[in-house]
Amino acid sequence: MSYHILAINPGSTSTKIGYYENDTCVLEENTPFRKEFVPGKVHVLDEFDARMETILAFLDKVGKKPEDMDLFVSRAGAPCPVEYGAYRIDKEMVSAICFADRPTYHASLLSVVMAFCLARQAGKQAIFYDAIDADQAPPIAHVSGIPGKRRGVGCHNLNTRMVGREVAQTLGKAYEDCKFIIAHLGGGMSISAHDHGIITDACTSSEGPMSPQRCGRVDFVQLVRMCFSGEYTLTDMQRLTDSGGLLSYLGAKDILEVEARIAQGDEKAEFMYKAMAYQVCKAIGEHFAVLEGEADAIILTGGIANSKLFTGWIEERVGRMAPVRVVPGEREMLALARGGVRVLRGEEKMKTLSFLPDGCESLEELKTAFMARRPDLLDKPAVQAILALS
Ligand SMILES: Nc1ncnc2c1ncn2[C@@H]1O[C@H](COP(=O)(O)OP(=O)(O)O)[C@@H](O)[C@H]1O
Ligand SMILES: CCCC(=O)OP(=O)(O)O
Repeated sequence: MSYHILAINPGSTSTKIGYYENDTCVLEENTPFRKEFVPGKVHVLDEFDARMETILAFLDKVGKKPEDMDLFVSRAGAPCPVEYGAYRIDKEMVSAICFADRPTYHASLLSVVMAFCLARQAGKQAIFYDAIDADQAPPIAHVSGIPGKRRGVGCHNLNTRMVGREVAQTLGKAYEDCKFIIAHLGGGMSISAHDHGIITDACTSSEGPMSPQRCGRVDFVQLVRMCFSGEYTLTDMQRLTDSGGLLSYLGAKDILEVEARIAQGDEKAEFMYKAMAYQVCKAIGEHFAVLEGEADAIILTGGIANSKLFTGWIEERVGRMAPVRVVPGEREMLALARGGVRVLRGEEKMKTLSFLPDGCESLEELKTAFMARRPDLLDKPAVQAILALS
């Protein structure tokens, strides 16, 4: 039997959509996404209309309707830490995401909402798979240094776990028998330690290297001073995560453009690009320590792993720790489709999540607090639709 699956994967720079029959890709598209910056507080649904338009246009192109799908599989964005694997997306989860009070939102949270809306319209189910918040790290990795504030361990779980499995296979081993450091080098970056199938620690741009468009780890005293100096608005601070990194130094985030400038002798571009590689190496070193100085391989993946210049600089600096394996691009769409097929075939159980933020007793209370906090959003059709759910 052939299952029809729509895989939805919005990232910082693009919306990737794939139509799969079982795990065979019929059509996949990667549409660049340009973030609009509007002053004031952000909300997870800000990009809903633009991203949904891309998905509906894709379905048109493939000659399918939402009703033709058996399952919608989303990259996620979960409202709280979860385990790896598949979770059912239901109205409680979507409400918890939409009514939460967050300073910024990753597009993978919106993905969950979009998958739910499409599935609901079609009378089908939606799941998310290997969420970026899936966190099975040991307690020691969760110590933040601030009592009462748990440090989260999240990374490009979907791609790194899939790539880990592929590299393990080439080594003649199971992923669950290997120790890997995996650097996902894309518009956003993460470095993670994989120890016998569990990601025991990880950092993303907020604690690790700058990326083409994110500022990376910043001295926290400096950051607090910036926040309270009066020189920067909330939007300015939020833009550090979307318009920081190489983009803020060079005015370019497209790595091919940066490399073209270097080839023409642009010394500043070369210095900043090298600085980004240097920061990736520092994070790899940290995660080598997490693995107690023992790794089967250091794996470099993501779009920037296509660059021999960049991966070469990294290998020069960390190659003595463990063999470096380069797996350019990402396998997220295939990982989503395969997760969906396993669920539809009954080979993997779909988990459910019941979550309310700290101090909140019911969904109704969360909704009421949201309506009082964000009256500016109440007339948006997408917000109205989510409010009407509960
Ligand atoms: N052939 C290439 N060589 C070097 N960098 C590339 C290449 N193709 C894409 N990139 C860079 O990879 C990044 C996007 O990677 P990707 O893994 O698709 O990230 P994301 O999903 O976070 O948008 C961009 O910064 C892009 O410029
Ligand atoms: C866990 C990090 C998520 C991230 O940075 O994703 P993108 O690279 O898609 O923005």
